Amino acid sequence: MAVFTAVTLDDLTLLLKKFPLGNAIAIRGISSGIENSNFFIDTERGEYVLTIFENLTFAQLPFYLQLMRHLAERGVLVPAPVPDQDGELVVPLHGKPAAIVSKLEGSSQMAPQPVHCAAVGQMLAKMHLAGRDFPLRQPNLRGLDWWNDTTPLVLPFLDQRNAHLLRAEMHFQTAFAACDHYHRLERGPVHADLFRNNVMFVGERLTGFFDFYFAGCDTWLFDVAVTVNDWCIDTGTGVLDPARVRALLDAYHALRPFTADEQAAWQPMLRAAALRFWLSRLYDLYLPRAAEMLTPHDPTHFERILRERIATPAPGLFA
Ligand SMILES: Nc1ncnc2c1ncn2[C@@H]1O[C@H](COP(=O)(O)OP(=O)(O)OP(=O)(O)O)[C@@H](O)[C@H]1O
Ligand SMILES: N[C@@H](CCO)C(=O)O
Repeated sequence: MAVFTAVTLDDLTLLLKKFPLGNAIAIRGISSGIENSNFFIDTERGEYVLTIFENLTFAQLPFYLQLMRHLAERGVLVPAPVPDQDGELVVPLHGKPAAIVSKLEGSSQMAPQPVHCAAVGQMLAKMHLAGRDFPLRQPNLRGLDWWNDTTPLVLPFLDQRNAHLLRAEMHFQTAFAACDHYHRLERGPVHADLFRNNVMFVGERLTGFFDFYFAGCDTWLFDVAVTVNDWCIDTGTGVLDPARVRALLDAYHALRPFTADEQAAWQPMLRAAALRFWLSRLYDLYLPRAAEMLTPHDPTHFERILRERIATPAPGLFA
């Protein structure tokens, strides 16, 4: 269940007085999701999604919502935030920040084929290019600094084998982040959490990326690695499927060619992307926030992926 803050039709009627969406017709809580309270809302102008942000503050939200608006205006398929009559994208509702965005058609493709991976790779490249002139800056808040802060917090909970893996990988990633290749990588706003459940499809047609609330400025290659580590794997083993990897990378490369520095950084970056989610899942499992109500995701999935990326080189970014 993912409605932490209840919203009635009367609440919505009152809220919509400030939006150019006509009258409220219906509101329905969305059961998936673990971060926010989400609702499908029917208005006289059509269907939208209302989100109440349970953890992010008013100060943090403009980066995400303005990024979505910026991308939507440039033809990237993402939910478009709806401004209220004062031009505000974030408004208070029951004392928390809330936003209304357009509803994407379709559903998540949880068993992707190469054709879906190609569509994701192409839209990801389009998104990176469209983000180049986005003026706001916010670092990836789940980047190296956060890994450094989080590692000592989770280490006491790990057995010796995993503690060794975590220490060794942090050492490796710290050296990687200091190398010349890394500093020459292309950067900009990235989604940073583009898993299968954050993309909509109707059949083979991609209808949008959503859930931008881990977005930040980081290397484009990190975004590609996060995406490949989820879309192109056998979920039981974490092993990459070469056909899906090729489809995703080739479609990306056709629109935004990878550089030689990116090719050199690719294997360590796949490890970095695995480490990031191993750490966040360990953190959520062992140090849950007071307000957290749902079962955390399984960290061993990303421990497996990390070990697999260390053991087996992935297909290259390009031939
Ligand atoms: N713009 C949208 N269009 C269509 N459906 C949406 C949209 N935004 C959210 N949803 C639906 O709401 C569900 C929950 O949204 P979302 O994943 O953003 O929630 P969350 O609580 O931030 O989740 P999590 O952090 O667990 O991924 C999605 O799985 C999707 O079905
Ligand atoms: N995609 C993250 C959850 C945060 O959205 C994970 O699978 O750990």
